[in-house]
Amino acid sequence: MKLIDRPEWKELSDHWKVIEPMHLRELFADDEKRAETFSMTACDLLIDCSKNRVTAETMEKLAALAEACGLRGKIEAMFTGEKINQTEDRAVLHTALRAPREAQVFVDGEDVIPGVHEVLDRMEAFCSKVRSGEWKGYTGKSIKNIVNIGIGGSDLGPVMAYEALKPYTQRDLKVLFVSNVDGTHIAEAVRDLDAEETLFIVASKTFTTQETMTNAQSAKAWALETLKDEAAIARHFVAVSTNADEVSKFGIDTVNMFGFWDWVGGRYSLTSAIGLPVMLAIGPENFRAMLSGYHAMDSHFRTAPFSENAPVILGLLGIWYNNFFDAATHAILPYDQYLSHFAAYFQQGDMESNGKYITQNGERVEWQTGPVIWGEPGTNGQHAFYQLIHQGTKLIPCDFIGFCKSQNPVGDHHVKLMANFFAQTEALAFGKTKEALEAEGTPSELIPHKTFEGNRPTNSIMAEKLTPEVLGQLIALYEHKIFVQGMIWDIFSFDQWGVQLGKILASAILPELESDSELGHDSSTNKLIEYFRANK
Ligand SMILES: O=P(O)(O)OC[C@H]1O[C@](O)(CO)[C@@H](O)[C@@H]1O
Repeated sequence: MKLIDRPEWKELSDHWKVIEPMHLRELFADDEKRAETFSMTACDLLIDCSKNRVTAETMEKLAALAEACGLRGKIEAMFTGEKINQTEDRAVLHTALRAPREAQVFVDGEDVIPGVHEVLDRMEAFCSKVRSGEWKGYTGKSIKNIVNIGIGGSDLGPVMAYEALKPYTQRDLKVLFVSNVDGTHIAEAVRDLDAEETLFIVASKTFTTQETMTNAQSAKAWALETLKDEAAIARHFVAVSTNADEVSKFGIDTVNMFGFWDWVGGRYSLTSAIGLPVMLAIGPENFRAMLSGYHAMDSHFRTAPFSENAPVILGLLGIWYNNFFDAATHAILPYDQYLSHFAAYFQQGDMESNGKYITQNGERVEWQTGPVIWGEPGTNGQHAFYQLIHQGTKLIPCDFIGFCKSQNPVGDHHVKLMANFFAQTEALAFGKTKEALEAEGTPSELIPHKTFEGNRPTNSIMAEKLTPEVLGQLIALYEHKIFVQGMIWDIFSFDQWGVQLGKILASAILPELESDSELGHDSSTNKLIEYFRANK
């Protein structure tokens, strides 16, 4: 049945008319225990959803929609390796990447868990050698610099996790990331490096991605300028890929290749061998701790009743705002500098997954799907775009993420940071009334400008400290939230056909930029190419 024809959807539409005029001020005034009722603990996370424009009835109706859409069965289908990525005929098993050794998960009759752990063990052995200095470069020097070359899912996750877990990194090992095909990225990355002490990881699921292969070829040329001998490549280049043939063709010995599988989507691949630069930086033990955090959240998602299931609840709240309040965007606002890349990571995670307008049956959707995801760490965001969140005309649901303990307890920085977190969610929910301004003696002409309507919804997600386990839990929380929404919107969350057209057109345009051939595009594209040709 079409999503919007479901009785549960219609009930939510009617219910929205009741809730929309209500203010969070009233909802809190009416229920002393609201914070308790609408917050939960999931693994090591405290998730407070009480500052949302919902009642207990709203949550029941949203859960009923999830049930009606068969969410429970769809969760099981994913965890048990059914080929739910139908347009690519693949299972979706990133959860198997962090399952314990004794687990069993079958794809086409084969248990994938032994293979997962074999790769993890090889990664561990390799990382230990590099970290200890036992792995030598071609001229006998130990490795001091790691350069990960990848893009999209083969870059954003490692960058994000490396930044997030910096306090756990081995500081004498420099880790750099190159993704953009813009030559500036690789040129700046290697500028001060010594090739004799540098190891490149070429990370690409397909090993055909234009950006990555171009950067990898340039890295090889740069390394050979110093190392001279092709035989040096084996000591300075390793690959992470599902494509052994292309890895060999590039000149990397497949002994130095860490594999993964077609059932790992690029944007869900951080816990596969794509995490190699992270393991090199933080060490195998911390990497495995991160995996156990992921696994804890996976188990919570798979087993908790919907009323206590954090990814389900966050997913349903997102649907409530996206589909009933017409909120077009969702902000992720971490109050932790180490999570500076968290929103960027989930831009791909969410928008590449749920940015789809075709249903699983191949029809045009008649409802909104994935929101625009954006955000920056607090308090920088406060001094940039929070004005619009507080007083703009758009409703922007926000996730605030923060920790009780700082990794860098310098003076009173942390209490100041967290005071801002709490103050912002309070201000967004409750605003500031005309009456309060009058009582303060505010000049009447300024009252409209200084009034805050409030009623801006937020989720607050907290943990004691940003450890590897907690990071794993947070990432899995968002991954599964995306799944919940995609399943309810009835779209295929695990393909990404929308990125193909631009790639194909770029391949056609590339030779045109290097010749004077006649151009057959629209007048705008022709003009831009002509301008480039004339001035390059
Ligand atoms: O790992 P690969 O195959 O180089 O792909 C990189 C990225 O390109 C995409 O296919 C499209 O951007 C992503 O899904 C993927 O993460």
